[in-house]
Amino acid sequence: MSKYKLFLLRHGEGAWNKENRFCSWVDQKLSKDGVKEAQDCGRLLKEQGYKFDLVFTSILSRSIQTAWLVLEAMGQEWVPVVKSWRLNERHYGSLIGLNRAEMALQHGEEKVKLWRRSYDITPPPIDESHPYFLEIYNDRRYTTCDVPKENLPRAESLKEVLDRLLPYWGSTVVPEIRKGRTVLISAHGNSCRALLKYLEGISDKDIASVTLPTGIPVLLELDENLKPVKPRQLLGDQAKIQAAIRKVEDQGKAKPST
Ligand SMILES: O=C(OP(=O)(O)O)[C@H](O)COP(=O)(O)O
Repeated sequence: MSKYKLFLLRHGEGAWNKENRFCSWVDQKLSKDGVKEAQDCGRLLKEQGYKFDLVFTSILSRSIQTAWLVLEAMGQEWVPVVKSWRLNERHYGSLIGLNRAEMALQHGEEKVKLWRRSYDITPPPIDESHPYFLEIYNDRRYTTCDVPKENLPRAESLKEVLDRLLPYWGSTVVPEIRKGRTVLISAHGNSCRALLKYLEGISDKDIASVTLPTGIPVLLELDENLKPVKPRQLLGDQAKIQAAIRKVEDQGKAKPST
């Protein structure tokens, strides 16, 4: 029997989603379309009568901005928003900033698919020579984490995302859900995929075919043990959602940048 409702949300489209670049820990804001996606998401949730008690976000602006826009559109701006680096997007290492379609031209679509969707393959790590290294590691937000800056990741597989997310899920999110609070997690494509893998018991192989489009809320209905009692529901126009999923999958197809 369904006891709890949990909502996962990949933020609205960010500037680098539009440019088809691996964004990851670079702090891009939402694009104009991304702002609209977040507002539409909030309007839909309001129309369907949902009410949140607590929102969790990463410490990247695009997930925080999405949470704010959703709450504003729902008229629930007062709802507390709690942030942690443990909900950040997967750290894409040295791939950060690169264009997926160009990478597919250079390395082949299969390789890019492995980098993007395999469960336990870690991309090459970022180092000091990378153009975004200082922007990321000199950012003050990373002095606020519950691990020293030197121990923050330099690249992560999806498995490593789950490893750093699960302690936070268990210690901070689960107790709130168990108190009966309706929680929204406004995060990222891969931090949400990692959590979905865990909650739904998806195999290492099958998680490769789970794709989340931006700005579409995912509703999970959970039993008293926080196990899903029915398949996840992506809320909204199903034809549009399928088209958005295909668009994310096609980002890894080889194409010279224009
Ligand atoms: O920053 C990213 O995801 P996000 O837009 O959900 O924050 C990643 O670049 C997503 O890339 P992927 O869809 O190739 O895993």
